[in-house]
Amino acid sequence: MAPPGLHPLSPLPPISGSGGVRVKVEGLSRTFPGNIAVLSGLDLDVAPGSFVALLGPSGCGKSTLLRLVAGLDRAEAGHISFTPTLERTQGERAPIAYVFQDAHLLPWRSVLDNAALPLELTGVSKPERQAAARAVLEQVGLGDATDRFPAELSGGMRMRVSLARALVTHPRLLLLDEPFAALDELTRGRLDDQLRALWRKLGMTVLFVTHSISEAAYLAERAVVLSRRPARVVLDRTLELPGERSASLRTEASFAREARLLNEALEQGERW
Ligand SMILES: Nc1ncnc2c1ncn2[C@@H]1O[C@H](COP(=O)(O)OP(=O)(O)OP(=O)(O)O)[C@@H](O)[C@H]1O
Repeated sequence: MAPPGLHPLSPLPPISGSGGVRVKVEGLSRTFPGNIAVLSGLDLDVAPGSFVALLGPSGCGKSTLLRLVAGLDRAEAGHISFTPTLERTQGERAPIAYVFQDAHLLPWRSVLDNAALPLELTGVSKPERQAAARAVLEQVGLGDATDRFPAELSGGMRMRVSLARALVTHPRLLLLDEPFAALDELTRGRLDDQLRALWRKLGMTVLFVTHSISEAAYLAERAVVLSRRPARVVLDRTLELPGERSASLRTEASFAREARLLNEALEQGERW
């Protein structure tokens, strides 16, 4: 049985999946002042509904890439396209959602109101947004914490509110930048399981940045290892692991093999 505050995925009200988008990055270049070339002609093609882990040395440009994909920054050269095109259609409010390492919750708002925020910002009525937030909070195992405030939550619970807030818009692309890095290993492992279960249920495309080789191998279908900057692709690998994953996978030879390959690529990327 899961300890208090860390429930397994609830079978309660499903939120409908909106499917994923294909993300195609072509010849992407980004140089920061001081002639810091972070990306230089990067190509990456992410299939709709896939779960891709991005690994690479610190400072190689992983967050920069996510920010560019999210439209939070502009590249000097290159192109990012989404198929189908990420336009807001009726009932689809924010096709891209971004989760950071810090949960960034508003301390004066309840869990429910934090999770409902993206819908409030786009003018969704209170009953409708609260119902949507409740459903997604159930999905992340926080159905009984809707009236609590961020200060009353553990770090893992705060991250789950952050995840719920990202999912409340039914995004077609979910970008996660080391979302569980600050958590203890047990909590992190449980959140990895929840995230993977949500992805399998909802089918959005996921780009997940992590420094953890075992987290990447456990979560993703495909891992892309980048070199130090300017980031180039050292390894682009579809992981030979089962779709159904549980903690015991981490002790299996197939998992150890994938982890070793990722580790070797990371070491190679440091030398490039
Ligand atoms: N706005 C900015 N202005 C100047 N330099 C920047 C800016 N944003 C990022 N950089 C630099 O670009 C490089 C890549 O940063 P980025 O955050 O993308 O790396 P990262 O791979 O995500 O690193 P980490 O794994 O340590 O989080 C770093 O050298 C960073 O200092």
